[in-house]
Amino acid sequence: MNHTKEQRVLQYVLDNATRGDPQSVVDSIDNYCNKEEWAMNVGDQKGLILDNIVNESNPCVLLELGTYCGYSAVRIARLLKPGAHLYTVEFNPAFAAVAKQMIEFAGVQDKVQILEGNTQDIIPQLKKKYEVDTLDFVFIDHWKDKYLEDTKLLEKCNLLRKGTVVLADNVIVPGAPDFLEYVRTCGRYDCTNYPSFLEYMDEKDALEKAIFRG
Ligand SMILES: Oc1cc(-c2ccc(F)cc2)cc2nccnc12
Ligand SMILES: [Mg+2]
Repeated sequence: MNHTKEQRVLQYVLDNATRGDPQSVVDSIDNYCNKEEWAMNVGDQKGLILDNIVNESNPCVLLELGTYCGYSAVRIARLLKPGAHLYTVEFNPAFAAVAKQMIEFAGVQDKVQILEGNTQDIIPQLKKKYEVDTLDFVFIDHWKDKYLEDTKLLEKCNLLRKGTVVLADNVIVPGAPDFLEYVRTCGRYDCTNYPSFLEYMDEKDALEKAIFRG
């Protein structure tokens, strides 16, 4: 049954983590991906930076672009206050199916909603179909060539407000140079770079925080 890497990651969590304990799910995924198979989770080093930025922004309505196995959705949801809600968009049905089980096992399903489909189609639906007013926090962690167009689409759909935190993974590896250039020079964001390392590797990577000026 566990024919894909993502299914093997999930099975390891089901066998080793504690149901309803999101920290144990995060730790189990990191253990597996450090020891057995590399996978493109944000990981523990960049994850600690993500934790700090989520905690300091105290968000209520969040959007994640790129769910994958649900590692960062569980990692973020474990920090959210009662009533806060994370929408996470995943294009790949097989990834979404694994993430759904991961999120439910962690016990954060009431805080997280997986939206299956293309970000270009889903972002314009957030206001009317999902009753989102504006977003407090956006974590961008999908395909690097979509970072810029999706950021511009979030602006166009009036989903960003003064102070919205846009946090992007992988701005060094694989890299999103057009996104970085845009947020750092367009005049509408206050940017901070957080140097770190590629998940489970010694290669340098970084997160970029871009706070919308409104
Ligand atoms: O965190 C990540 C790392 C990589 C990645 C792949 C292959 C490498 F060699 C290096 C890095 C791809 C990613 N795609 C989507 C979302 N996150 C990703
Ligand atoms: Mg990533």
